[in-house]
Parts: sequence; structure tokens; C-alpha cells
Amino acid sequence: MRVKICGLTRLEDALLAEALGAYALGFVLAPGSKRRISPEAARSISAALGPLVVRVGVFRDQEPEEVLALMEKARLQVAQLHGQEPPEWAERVGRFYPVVKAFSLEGPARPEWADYPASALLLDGKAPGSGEGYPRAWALPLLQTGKRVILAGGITPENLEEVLSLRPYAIDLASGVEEAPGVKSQAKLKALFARLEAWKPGV
Ligand SMILES: O=C(O)c1ccccc1NCC(=O)[C@H](O)[C@H](O)COP(=O)(O)O
Repeated sequence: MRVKICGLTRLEDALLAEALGAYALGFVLAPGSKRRISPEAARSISAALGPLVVRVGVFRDQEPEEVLALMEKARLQVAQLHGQEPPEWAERVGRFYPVVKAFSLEGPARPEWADYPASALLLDGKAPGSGEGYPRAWALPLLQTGKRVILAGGITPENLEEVLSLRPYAIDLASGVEEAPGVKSQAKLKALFARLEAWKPGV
């Protein structure tokens, strides 16, 4: 299972997540986030990582030119758009970087979201990065379209299996592996990857 650990602000957390097997690491460059990192700091963490872990920039309602400038400055590889961005913004960013479009759920996901111009869609709780989840069945209408769907929102080492059983393209966690916003917990990261390793998909 592909796992993205999001909201990194410290080098030691990023290195540990990579060593444990994280597939992608997320850096929040959105204004107003408790996990916001400067592009310079994200770039310095990114430079210390190995070549085969995906670096994701997280944005919210920022104009495409600002997203592109920050992606370049921070040397990131995938842009995650987490606000109400119109499809044209994603198309503009998508000329340069793969785009993940996040939707905050207040009810079941809508199958027509699959038409949004993004490489993958991310289903999040109502308030991104809050640790708040949603009934996982809400993801089904989008999962059933065959689009790549990343599940996020309130995932923890303890409730992982229910999310994995839906067979998403990837999962994304921030709060569930933290001591405080932007400060990851070594113990929770280790518990997460141990549970993942022990997980046996049903047939
Ligand atoms: O984490 C934030 O502060 C944030 C702010 C603005 C937009 C997106 C943000 N986080 C995006 C993420 O990818 C989180 O990992 C995702 O929302 C899951 O969060 P959590 O429920 O805390 O695991």
C-alpha cells in the first residue's frame, strides 16, 4: 500500500518516515495551516531524502502561478490542491506537475468528481489536517469509478484496516502520526508501518 505522510516540518521526521517505507511525503505550503513550512525549509528537507520518495506540495486556493513558483522553489514533484480550485487551475499546474485534487467530504463522494483534471483524487474529512474522519462508505461512489483515489482524514494506526479494506490507490495521514501539528511521533509512525506490514488483504 502506498502511504503518504503529510505535514512534515522536521528533517528527522521525514527521514524516519522514508526509512520506515513511506511512499510520499507532504509539505504544506498553504497559508493558515498549523503545519505550514517555508519553501526553503521544504527544499532543504527534500534535498536530504533519497531519490525514490515522492515529494508532494500541498496548496489551498493559491493561484496556479504561485503554486508553480513554490513547487520550483521547494523542489517538489507532485502538487496537491486542497481548496476550491477550478479545473482550469489544475490544468495549468498539470502542464508541469502531476496534480492530486482533494475534496473535503460532508456527505458521499460524487462520481462526477472523477472528471476533474487530476492524476488522482484525495478524499479528506471536512476540515483538512484536523484528524476528523467520515463514514468510509462515503468514498465508494468515487472508488467505483476506477479513478485513482487516495483516502485521508482521521486515519490512525488503530483504524487503518477499515480504510485498507476499501483498496484505495494510497492513504494519507497527518494528525494520526503526530505529537503536535507538524511534529511527528516516532512511536506512532513505527506503529503505523508495523500494522501495515502485518495487514493481510481479504480475498
Ligand atoms: O494539514 C494541514 O494543515 C492542511 C492545511 C490545508 C490544506 C491541507 C492540509 N493537510 C492536507 C493533508 O494532506 C492531510 O494529510 C489530510 O488532510 C489528512 O489529515 P489528517 O486527518 O490529520 O490525517
